[in-house]
Amino acid sequence: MSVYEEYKKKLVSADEAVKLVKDGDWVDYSQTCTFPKALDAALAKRKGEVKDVKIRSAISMQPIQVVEQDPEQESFTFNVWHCSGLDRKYVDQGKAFYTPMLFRYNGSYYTKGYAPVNVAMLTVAPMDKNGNFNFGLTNCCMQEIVDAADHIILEVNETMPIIYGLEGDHINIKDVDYVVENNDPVGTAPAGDPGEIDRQIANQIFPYLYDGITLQIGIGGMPNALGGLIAESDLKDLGMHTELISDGYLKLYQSGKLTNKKKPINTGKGVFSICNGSRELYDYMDHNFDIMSAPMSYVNNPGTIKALDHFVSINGCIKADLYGQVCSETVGTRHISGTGGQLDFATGALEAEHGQSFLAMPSSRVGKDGVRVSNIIPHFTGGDVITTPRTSVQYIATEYGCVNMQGVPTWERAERLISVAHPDFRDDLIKAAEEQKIWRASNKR
Ligand SMILES: CC(=O)SCCNC(=O)CCNC(=O)[C@H](O)C(C)(C)COP(=O)(O)OP(=O)(O)OC[C@H]1O[C@@H](n2cnc3c(N)ncnc32)[C@H](O)[C@@H]1OP(=O)(O)O
Ligand SMILES: CCCC(=O)O
Repeated sequence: MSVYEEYKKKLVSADEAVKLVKDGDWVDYSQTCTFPKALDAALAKRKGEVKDVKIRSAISMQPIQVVEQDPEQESFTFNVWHCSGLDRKYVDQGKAFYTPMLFRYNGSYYTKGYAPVNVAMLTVAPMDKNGNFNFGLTNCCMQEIVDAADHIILEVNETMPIIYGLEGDHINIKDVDYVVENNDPVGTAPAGDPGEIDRQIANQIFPYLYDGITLQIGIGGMPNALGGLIAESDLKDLGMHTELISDGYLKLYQSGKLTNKKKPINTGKGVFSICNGSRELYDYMDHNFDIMSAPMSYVNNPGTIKALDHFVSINGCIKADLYGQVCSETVGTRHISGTGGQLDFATGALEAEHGQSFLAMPSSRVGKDGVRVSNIIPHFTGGDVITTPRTSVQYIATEYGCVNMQGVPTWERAERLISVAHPDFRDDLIKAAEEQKIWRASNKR
């Protein structure tokens, strides 16, 4: 049988394909752009008919029908490895649950059997002449998901770009149960505009950058502002090694800053594992030999990052305490995002010979009640989750500066952190440091 005949034999409607799902099953939707929109809608129609079906996904870019159509969770429980704004809303409403993870280990949760998969549902690019479907914008742990799955359903979508991968970038028609077709455009997440504080923080980090470094930058206003600064600067021959590629990198490619030629490994290739951006970014990445997808177990592995000797990691955080501990995923018990790759990159940057890692946040925040609150606090309380422990934190950046936490005692950490706190809070933070016995007698007041 030719691959085309096999395709035709396996091609069914989404409603037909989702009949594979049984009571009690774990269904995996993969992550971000490979979310299977038609299959999700078809599965949601089985509300009331199936029981205790658990769905696993991450970084949702469009409404999830098993959540929207079953808010009482009569049939479906939705679980996420990492929250987008939409997932955060679902978690706030008790309609989704976060699964703690380190991105570098994400694939291993499947291979070790901790994250079982009865049915995998994945969006892929159209089949080639060899019967292969490219995973496109998500490499992540797609291989581990399909290897763990009892059944595999592909949702073929012509708008999924073809991305060349190191490995784990495709699946063959012989290995799948069903194929469905759906050409609704894959989800997009255009970059937000940076605010004034984002620009000020970016300005504090920029002087630490130099020609030939390899960059990992997160998403959000500050990374965008930094991307803009780099694009307009004299910096040259930068490299990209990131778990998540977003529009900030498009700016860097378009301005000729990213040549990747100084990278000691994957030379000439900008490496990523998942994607979240605009259609313009996806079109740029399509069939682009300058860009390579790779599994999260490779990209986020501190051993890989170590080999990129001039590696610079820049990510966002929510709060830091005077001990230098960092929370980036909750506000008290409110879940915000996830550990994601933050700890992986902070660890890898410390391993790299000339590595630098920056965790950035505004020094304070004005709440809905109009009251300004410091993001540098005496100590964590009330449910905040420590994303990066103090031993793994290097630079903490605010609009007032960047301070290094490595190799210095508690009193010096406190002193440095207070120097980048919002001026309104510095005196109270000094008093707290004294009470916590992390302020030495001769420290400046
Ligand atoms: C995506 C990447 O960064 S990939 C790289 C590695 N991964 C990580 O670093 C993961 C951890 N980091 C992150 O998830 C992000 O960098 C964050 C959440 C720390 C910051 O991301 P941003 O997009 O700048 O967050 P943003 O300012 O929009 O805040 C997100 C939410 O947290 C809330 N929030 C943020 N800080 C605070 C605070 N100090 N107090 C109360 N709420 C807060 C915001 O109100 C918002 O909630 P909303 O959507 O209900 O309005
Ligand atoms: C949004 C990508 C996941 C992460 O924050 O690491």
